[in-house]
Amino acid sequence: MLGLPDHVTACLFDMDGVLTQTATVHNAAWTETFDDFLRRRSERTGEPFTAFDPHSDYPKYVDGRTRADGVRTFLASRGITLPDGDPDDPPEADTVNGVGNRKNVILVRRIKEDGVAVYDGSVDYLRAARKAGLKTAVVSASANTPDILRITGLGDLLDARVDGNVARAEKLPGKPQPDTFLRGAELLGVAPKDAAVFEDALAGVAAGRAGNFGIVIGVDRVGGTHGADLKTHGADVVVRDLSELLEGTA
Ligand SMILES: O=P(O)(O)OC[C@H]1O[C@@H](O)[C@H](O)[C@@H](O)[C@@H]1O
Repeated sequence: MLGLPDHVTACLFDMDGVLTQTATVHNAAWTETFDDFLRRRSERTGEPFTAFDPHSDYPKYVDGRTRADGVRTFLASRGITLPDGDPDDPPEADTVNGVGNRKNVILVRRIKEDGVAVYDGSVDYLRAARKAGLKTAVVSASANTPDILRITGLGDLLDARVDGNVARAEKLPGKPQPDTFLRGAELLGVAPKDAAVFEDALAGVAAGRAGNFGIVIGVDRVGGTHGADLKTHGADVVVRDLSELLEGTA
């Protein structure tokens, strides 16, 4: 049913890039933030400037991870370590949290100006899943999840939410660790083996694999090698859009 094994009774959806067309907005905001950071650093140190690559750096180091983990993981790939600072650091601070908060200012401005688009195939899938009696949750690294759900109205189609705020409050490690998905399954009252994970990020499918969920559906919105990379990192099946699962073409 719905492209899932028969024993699956719950669906755990990532948000950015799976339910909403916001992965590209995050990527653009990170690119602007990191390029500015790296350019200023290069002017200060005399080291050559190498831009953030939205096609390779984003999926490898940032996509699916919490804001702070994204900063740490990408900067580590360039041999740069910053002090963590404090989550309330101002956007000007050259700390992990400061850089993350700088990116958030850009992200929030873009969302305010352009709004948020959903994937129609995902909304159809959510409706079909609920009609079939499956439970649904969103499991996102983003602390902006409540706003995005409100803007899009998607909250009405979800039984539970585990997001960046919940993870911080409950001290849950983010993706690629499985803990946020495991918490989602727990909130829905199902065992991980009876839940399906839907993810577009490499860190996300890795989290699904690590949690031994019933099935991990990789969602490839970008093409190129991403579909194959999703499989290597833990996806059992890869689709371009959830409508393929409704049509039985996956
Ligand atoms: O900064 P936010 O909104 O808390 O989002 C955290 C992360 O959320 C993930 O869903 C995105 O893939 C990342 O790009 C983003 O950095």
